[in-house]
Amino acid sequence: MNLILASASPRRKELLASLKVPFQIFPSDFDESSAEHIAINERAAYLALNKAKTITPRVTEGIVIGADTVVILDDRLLGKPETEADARQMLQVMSSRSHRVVTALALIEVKEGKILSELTGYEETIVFFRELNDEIIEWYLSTGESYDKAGAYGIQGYGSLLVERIEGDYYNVVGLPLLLLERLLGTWNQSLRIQESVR
Ligand SMILES: Cc1cn([C@H]2C[C@H](O)[C@@H](COP(=O)(O)OP(=O)(O)OP(=O)(O)O)O2)c(=O)[nH]c1=O
Repeated sequence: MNLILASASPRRKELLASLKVPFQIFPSDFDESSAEHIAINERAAYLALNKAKTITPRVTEGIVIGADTVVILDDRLLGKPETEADARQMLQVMSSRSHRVVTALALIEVKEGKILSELTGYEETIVFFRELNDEIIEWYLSTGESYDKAGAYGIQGYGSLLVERIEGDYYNVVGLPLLLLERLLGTWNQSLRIQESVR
């Protein structure tokens, strides 16, 4: 199985690499701002599929994986903050509350340069934040961790000190729900479980 991850995200790369499964990386240059007309609940799936689609012309054989993570609070989408003020505002509204993190995956199977089939799925995790006072928010902003992350935090880093608990898949919050990926691959009789000899 030739797996191609259509992502520039170092987190996604690390999560997939943790299973020792061989894969290639072709980062997608799909313009995410072109999705603003898509309904919030469909946004992640739309972006994941389009990220994968931009890569398929470069692939002759294999399964292309696109992914997108969105953070939703009160039916509002919290994107990647552009400025420190943006990040501060997001963290302030997330204080003492829960929000939803949705990661969509899109798989495209390519054979002899042609698209055979497509699959999409998504996973949702509810993240409960502790109370964030000004001191914690300013400390978190000083770590610089907010910037390339939806919702202005990373649960896998300093952001772990902002999170009280989660309901659902942790890996989904980081950006790649591995069990969902395994299940989607399973519908094509493929798996992330590699043989002992390769481990
Ligand atoms: C909520 C949260 C998000 N994130 C990250 C996951 C994603 O990388 C990012 C959301 O942006 P995405 O647009 O999903 O991904 P990306 O731009 O980083 O990479 P690519 O489009 O090339 O695949 O936020 C964390 O790392 N930790 C978290 O706790």
